[in-house]
Amino acid sequence: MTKLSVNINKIATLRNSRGGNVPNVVQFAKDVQRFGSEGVTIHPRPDERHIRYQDARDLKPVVYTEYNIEGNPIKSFMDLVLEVKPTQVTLVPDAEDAITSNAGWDTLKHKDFLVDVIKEFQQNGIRTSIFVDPILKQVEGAKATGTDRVELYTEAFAHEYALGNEEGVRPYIESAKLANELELGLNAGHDLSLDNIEFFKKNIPGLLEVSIGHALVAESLYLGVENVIQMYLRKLKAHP
Ligand SMILES: CC(=O)[C@@H](O)[C@H](O)COP(=O)(O)O
Ligand SMILES: NCC(=O)COP(=O)(O)O
Repeated sequence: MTKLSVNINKIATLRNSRGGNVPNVVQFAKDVQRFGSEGVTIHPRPDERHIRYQDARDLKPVVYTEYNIEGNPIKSFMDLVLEVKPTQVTLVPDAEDAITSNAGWDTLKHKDFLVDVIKEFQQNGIRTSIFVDPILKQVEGAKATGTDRVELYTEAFAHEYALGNEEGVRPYIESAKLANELELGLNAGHDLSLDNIEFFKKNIPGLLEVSIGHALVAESLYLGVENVIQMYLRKLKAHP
């Protein structure tokens, strides 16, 4: 079974663009779970441009499904995760100024660092996942860090699939098979969407969880806009 975890960063982006609390990130997390989401993902960045550290704390009491916090394990992030104690922490090697995540870990080069960080989270009862490119030696390197899971960085797959190249899934199949053999749990995310998710899922063995945010929020706008316009029109025309 593959779980869907909804990444709510973009809801915070919209909120922050106006100040105030609309849309309400905590209410949105409650609602996505009510609608069937099996997890909530956030990715607080050091500049807090979307999810703020306080959001991570405020979400803790309402996320009753899997709570996944992603980020680069700098000290402030580690302190936050150890305080909030989500179900899972996903370690992502983002530069501070990255617009969005753009690469997985070099699990060989950063092995010692990852081993220490992963141990600390696991000792506090938090499952760990590390973000990796679909490269066999990086998956093998991830296993050597002691992590519970890896998250395959799916941007390259999504890009190739959108161009009509189904072969782009091949490295992900090979990486998934290796992760399964090594008994590493398998997650995936980045640029997954209604267009590509079924093809990805059907090809990837042992996929435990996908986290989806950007496309899911955009699709919700497209699929909801007709309904909302009709609702406005009904209200405007109710008193001619
Ligand atoms: C690790 C990953 O792929 C996602 O967390 C993605 O980075 C979302 O972050 P942004 O919403 O800041 O783009
Ligand atoms: N881990 C990936 C994630 O949380 C969402 O990525 P995206 O769907 O916003 O690209």
